[in-house]
Amino acid sequence: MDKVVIIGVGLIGGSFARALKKAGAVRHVVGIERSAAFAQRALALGIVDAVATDFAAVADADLVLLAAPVAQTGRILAALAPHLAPGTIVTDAGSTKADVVAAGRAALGDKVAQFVPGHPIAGRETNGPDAAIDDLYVGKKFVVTPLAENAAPDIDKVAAAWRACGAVIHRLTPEEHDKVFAAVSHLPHLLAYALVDDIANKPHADLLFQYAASGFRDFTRIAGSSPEMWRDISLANQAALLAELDAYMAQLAQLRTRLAAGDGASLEAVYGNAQRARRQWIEAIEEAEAPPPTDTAE
Ligand SMILES: NC(=O)C1=CN([C@@H]2O[C@H](COP(=O)(O)OP(=O)(O)OC[C@H]3O[C@@H](n4cnc5c(N)ncnc54)[C@H](O)[C@@H]3O)[C@@H](O)[C@H]2O)C=CC1
Ligand SMILES: O=C(O)C(=O)Cc1ccc(O)cc1
Repeated sequence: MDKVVIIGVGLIGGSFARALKKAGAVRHVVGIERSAAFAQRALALGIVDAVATDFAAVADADLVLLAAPVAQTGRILAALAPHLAPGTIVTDAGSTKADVVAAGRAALGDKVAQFVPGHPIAGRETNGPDAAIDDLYVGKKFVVTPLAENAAPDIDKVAAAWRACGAVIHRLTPEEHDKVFAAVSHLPHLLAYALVDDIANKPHADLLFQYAASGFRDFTRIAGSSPEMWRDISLANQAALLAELDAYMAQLAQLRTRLAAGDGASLEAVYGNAQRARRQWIEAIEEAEAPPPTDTAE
């Protein structure tokens, strides 16, 4: 690609830029940022080659990536729509998809076919351009949730860009996507924030944190994530997240009953089932993400 524009040059947009550059897949990367300080930082780190303050910068781009919190999607697409030339494809990295698709339809109108929504299933709890790394997406999934209006070559173009970053391409509908990620990503983030907030609000919080060990650290790592980003995700996927939260609260209520009854056997059965399921999941994910075996044949 000759020119890629990244809107929101933080962890996800910055890592995309770095990975494309490492792969030699882009000549020129332009960043558009809400934060002037982050824009300058991305420039200083060599993540972007130039910074633009005007959405006219998308006019001659091959690809535009939206990588700002999902509630920004509508206003960003509306601002860039007048400058969008027929040859430019717009994609996004938002953690929710039904709201992003709706915002895309409302903002882009008859240019909506140029918008190919997606979600890289890779990230971490650190934010901003300093967190961006060139191998974030290696071996990780990129889920594309195409619109009926998208042309196959445009979907392929977005998939090829993520493949160049090392990602493996998957395809879901926006609704399937949002149900899946409510369960395995959005709910765990809510739980981690809730646990740390609960402990932090106790009068003896200092004492508790002093003795919290690696299990607490592992369980709550994702509570170090951006509150703005997770506010937006929670509200954007409210219905699916509420359904998962209700199911989880029913599980907790059942565990509470078993604990109160001193029913060790049934507690152990739940813990054992979870341990087996987690082992199988870790084995499967490690196999799927392992680098391909090197050919040792002489
Ligand atoms: N953090 C993660 O692990 C993952 C995040 N995502 C999604 O990627 C997107 C970006 O997340 P991160 O890179 O982690 O966040 P981040 O906070 O590192 O970067 C977001 C950047 O967008 C900028 N921004 C905010 N509003 C803007 C606007 N209106 N115009 C231009 N720039 C704007 C911010 O200043 C910030 O630099 C979010 O939609 C998030 O849901 C997707 C996969 C993983
Ligand atoms: O920090 C972690 O482990 C994550 O879970 C990263 C993450 C956050 C948001 C996404 O939409 C996808 C991946």
